[in-house]
Amino acid sequence: MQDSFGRTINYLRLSITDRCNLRCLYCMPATGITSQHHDNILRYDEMLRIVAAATTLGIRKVRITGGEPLVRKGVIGFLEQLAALEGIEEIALTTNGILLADYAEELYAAGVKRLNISLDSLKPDTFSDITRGGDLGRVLAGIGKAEQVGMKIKLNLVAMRGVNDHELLDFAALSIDKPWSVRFIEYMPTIREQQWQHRIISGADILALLNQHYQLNPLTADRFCGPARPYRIAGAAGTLGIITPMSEHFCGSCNRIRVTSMGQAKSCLMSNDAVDLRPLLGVRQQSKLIDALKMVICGKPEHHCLGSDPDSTTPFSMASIGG
Ligand SMILES: Nc1nc2c(ncn2[C@@H]2O[C@H](COP(=O)(O)OP(=O)(O)OP(=O)(O)O)[C@@H](O)[C@H]2O)c(=O)[nH]1
Ligand SMILES: C[S@@+](CC[C@H](N)C(=O)[O-])C[C@H]1O[C@@H](n2cnc3c(N)ncnc32)[C@H](O)[C@@H]1O
Ligand code: SF4
Ligand code: SF4
Repeated sequence: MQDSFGRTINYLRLSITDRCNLRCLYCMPATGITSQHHDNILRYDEMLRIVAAATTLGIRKVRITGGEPLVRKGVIGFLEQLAALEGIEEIALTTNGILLADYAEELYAAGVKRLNISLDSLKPDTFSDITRGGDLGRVLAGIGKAEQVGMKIKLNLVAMRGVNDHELLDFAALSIDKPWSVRFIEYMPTIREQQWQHRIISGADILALLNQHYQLNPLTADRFCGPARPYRIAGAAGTLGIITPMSEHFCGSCNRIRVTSMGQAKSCLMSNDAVDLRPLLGVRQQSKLIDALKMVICGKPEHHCLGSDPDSTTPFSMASIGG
């Protein structure tokens, strides 16, 4: 279905948990984040009902996210049921990779052929600092396993001045031998940490740095690029992508809505508005559920204003929505 600005909405980002086994400094404040009680989190059958309703409006791709989606029990069985829903053409998952070595095989068998893995440093100490205690070795083992089972891999790194900016070239170099898509994401000030302006490295600056060291060839964006502008280092097996939600937002081609693990449907990541789907999840309420999702799509804003007017968005943790 089209929204009121003529954008076709065919992609649902579904967060299945707000819990996470990491505490990334750009995603969560150091303290004050408490997980929701289990009773407040949608059951899998309720999530399936929402996705089934969304398919009647043209949703064809579902990305499972979180919190960390792999910490939720029963995730594989849920994915199998999701893959069996009529109308769903693609299921993807975004993960921090900590539990990936255990799950890669089952994920692939359940229908997840594409994986986005968040990895913000290739140095164990820096990785541990960014994630507040995470073990880089586990993520690398997870990536190795995902590769072995045949998954298509995208690596997401949030570029942050003074944190991992000295590693950007190392990340780019990964794409030379590996058929991965390595994506550089502009930091978004969602938790409004102090001096967030200082953290942001613009996509243009990232590109300028990469161009100084490599011959980058722009590629034509295809349906698998999502919000990233794609490039390839001459002769490389993989690609690079620049995602610029702040300096050059991609809202004009936005194709997505979101549903949080608490059943809040959001038309835009940065919008404070949400529609509570929980009262509409009864077996006989599918038409009401569809109407509510229609309303969400129709109410989608033209673009976010986080760069020009940070106060237009109340601070939030991406883990509560799914990024
Ligand atoms: N502002 C904004 N940022 C987004 C949006 N979707 C994803 N992002 C950010 O882009 C980064 C990559 O997100 P992913 O979960 O890998 O999803 P994606 O890039 O849409 O994935 P593909 O389906 O592979 O294109 C994360 O930092 C997200 O928070 C969006 O709609 N708006
Ligand atoms: C909220 S996480 C959920 C999935 C999983 N836990 C993970 O980290 O991949 C989804 C995405 O949001 C991104 N993200 C979180 N906070 C961000 C921020 N402030 N700026 C840019 N991206 C952010 C993460 O890097 C990750 O790629
Ligand atoms: S970015 Fe992902 S892994 Fe990091 S704290 Fe947020 S939800 Fe957890
Ligand atoms: S900020 Fe909102 S409108 Fe812009 S791309 Fe993200 S979800 Fe879409």
